[in-house]
This record gives sequence, structure tokens and C-alpha cells, in this order.
Amino acid sequence: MTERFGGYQNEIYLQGLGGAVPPFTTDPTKLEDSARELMDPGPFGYVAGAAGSGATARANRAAFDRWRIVPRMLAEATDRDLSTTVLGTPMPAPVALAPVGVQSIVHPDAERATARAAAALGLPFVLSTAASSTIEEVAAAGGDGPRWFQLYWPTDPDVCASILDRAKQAGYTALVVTLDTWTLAWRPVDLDQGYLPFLRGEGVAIPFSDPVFRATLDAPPEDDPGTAILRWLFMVTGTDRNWDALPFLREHWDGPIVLKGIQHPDDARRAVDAGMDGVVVSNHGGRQVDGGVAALDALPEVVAAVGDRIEVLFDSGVRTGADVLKALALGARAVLLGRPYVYGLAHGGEDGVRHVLRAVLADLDLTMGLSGQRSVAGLTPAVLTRSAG
Ligand SMILES: Cc1cc2nc3c(=O)[nH]c(=O)nc-3n(C[C@H](O)[C@H](O)[C@H](O)COP(=O)(O)O)c2cc1C
Ligand SMILES: O=C(O)C(=O)c1ccccc1
Repeated sequence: MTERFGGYQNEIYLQGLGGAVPPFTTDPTKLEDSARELMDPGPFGYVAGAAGSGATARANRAAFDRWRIVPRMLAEATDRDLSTTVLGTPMPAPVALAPVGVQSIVHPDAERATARAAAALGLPFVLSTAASSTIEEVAAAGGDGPRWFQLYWPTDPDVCASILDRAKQAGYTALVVTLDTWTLAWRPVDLDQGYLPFLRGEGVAIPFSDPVFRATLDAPPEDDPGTAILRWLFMVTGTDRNWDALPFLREHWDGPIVLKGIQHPDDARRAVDAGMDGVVVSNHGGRQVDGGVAALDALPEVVAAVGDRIEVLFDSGVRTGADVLKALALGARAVLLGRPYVYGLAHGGEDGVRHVLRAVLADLDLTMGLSGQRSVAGLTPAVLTRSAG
């Protein structure tokens, strides 16, 4: 087990003996700047950007820094097991790839490359409804790898049912329903650049390939893309719902359903009452509510509210192995990684994503070992202390 993830470090150190040369930085604090140099300003701004003043995105990082790991010694941590099961999916480490739409603005292989990299490591990839590749293409690229589907909920129930049906047929097991982005936030970076991928036709592969959506149009989307894009945009943004809407999803999905974007313990309790299987504590990487609570600060209360009745996943601001360890210690069953793997995609497609994933997992594996932790089950709040300053 030790060699499984931490072994990436050995490979790199042994490069003179034929080991791996890291294709780009292994430093999580340099990844974003390195991607900025490669990417066009529109796509980079869209990926890196946040809502309003960026206060929530900064708070996400600051919250990690306020928690500190207290390492234990002589804990026989040589052999470690990072494996776990999340939403019925056995996985080699408690990390999945967050749903990130429109990946063709980053690399031509887009979500197919990401799915291949995730599958190579056995980690679940969450495919976005706003993907620039179809449900079926990404399933084919991911092969035997675990796959989950993220829903941006179309107002037309027939279109919604059709998309869910396609995802089921294509072997996606868990459904991740994103609630925090029923409309896009005020995002000054994109506004100042006048850049929105969807208006250029990016991120419409799923509706454009959907027979039920196509039937809502007067002309095929290929003949009249502008109308089709706008129709789709209005179908998935602009409409908030209430808790009574959830049974529709249960009727149209056989596997586990998790609500993404939960930040208040009462909402987490309502998710339990509504028969959901989990929540993702997330503030969308600070891209929605400016001045919002740091996702990590929202996590302990949500965990306390739901107990072990449903699974609590976490994202927003995870950059290092220590970050993963801290989120797990505070009660997350697994974390979703967002922007870092997208920067990996920008650097080198599938190989770039794989490098970023291996780096985070190696860092997690080594940090766990050096902290005296042998398994994810042993990660509790007792592993952490609040930073003195
Ligand atoms: C460029 C970009 C596109 C995203 N698209 C989606 C999406 O289509 N659906 C979704 O649920 N979340 C989307 N997210 C949010 C991520 O799933 C995740 O919550 C967020 O990236 C986590 O924060 P982090 O990037 O700081 O790790 C997107 C995030 C980024 C950066
Ligand atoms: O940009 C985002 O954060 C996002 O989630 C999104 C919203 C609509 C379409 C694609 C991605």
C-alpha cells in the first residue's frame, strides 16, 4: 500500500535511474500561476475566477490554514490503506474529481481526458451536465472506472428524465445534484472580459445530443445553434426550486443521490428528511456567494447535524494532501478536487490530470504516514488542533 501513491515521490527522485520526470510543477502553490502562462485570458479567468471580490475563495484557503495536524510517533504507519467506499463506490483513496463544465476551453480532449486519468487511478469522475463531451463519450473514455453524474436540473421534466436515463444507461452510479448554481453569480472577471463559454457554444454537448431536448427546438441545433444555446441556458439557469421537487429525482434515478452546495446544518437535516443519500459541503469554490462562509468552516456543523445517517462529502479549496487529511478529520467521507486537476488538463491533457492526481495522492499518503495515521477510518477531529495564530 505504501508504494501505491507515495511511490510517485520515489519515481521522481530516481529519475536519473530511469524514473519519471515530473511533467510540470509538483508544487500546489505554483500550479495556478503556471496554468496562467499557458492559457488564454478568457478561459483562465473563467476557471480561476470567483464571485464578487473573491472573499469566499480566499476564505476557503484561510480556513484550511487555521487547522493544524498534530503528528503521532511510533505509530507503525509504514503500511497505509487509503481505500474507502463512498456512495457505494469502492475507491483506492478518498478523492473524486469534481464536476467541472466546459473543459474543451482548457484542452481539446476535454472531459474524455479527465475521465481517462481518473480511471487510471480508480477515482470517480463526476461528469457535469455542462460538459463539452457527451454522457456516452465520457463513459466510453472512462471504461471500467467509476463514474458519477452531476445534474444541472432542466426545467423541462421530460428533458431532465431523458438526461438522467442516458446517464443511467451509460453506467453512472451516483447522482450529484448541484443546488448552489441555479443562476450564475456576479463574476467580475468574466464580465470584464466579456467571456462566457456557453454563449460560444461550449458546454452544450449533452443537450445537443439529447433527442428530447432536440424535439423542443424548431430547427436542429446544428442549423440554429444560437437559439438552441439560449433555450438550454434558460432551461438550466434562472429557476430556484423548493424541497418538494426532490421526489422527481428519486423517481428517475435508481442509485444514490447527493445534494451539492449544502452549507447550513438545517439544509443538511432537510436532505436527510428528504431521503437523500448524502450532501456535498461546498460553496462551489467561492464562485457563487461572495462573502460566504468558508466551506471547511461549514463542515463540522453539517457533520454533527447528519451524524452517520447520510454521507458527507466536501469540496472548495482542497489543494494539498494535508487539506484532504483535514477535511476527512473534520468528518468528510471524501473530497472532490476542482481547479487543480483542470490546471493539470491545461498543462498536458490526460497526462497532466494524472500528474496532478498522483501528486495530491502521494502528498496525502506521505502526510498520513508521517502523522502516524494508517487509514482514513482513523481520521477524527482529535488529529487536529486549532492554529494558535
Ligand atoms: C471552471 C469551473 C467549472 C465548474 N463547473 C461546475 C459544474 O458544471 N457543475 C458543478 O456542480 N460544479 C462546477 N464547478 C464547481 C466544482 O464542482 C467545485 O465545487 C469547485 O471547483 C471546488 O472548489 P476548488 O476549485 O477550489 O477545489 C465548477 C468549478 C470550476 C472552477
Ligand atoms: O462556472 C461554474 O462554476 C459552473 O458551475 C457552471 C455553470 C454553468 C455552466 C457550466 C459551469
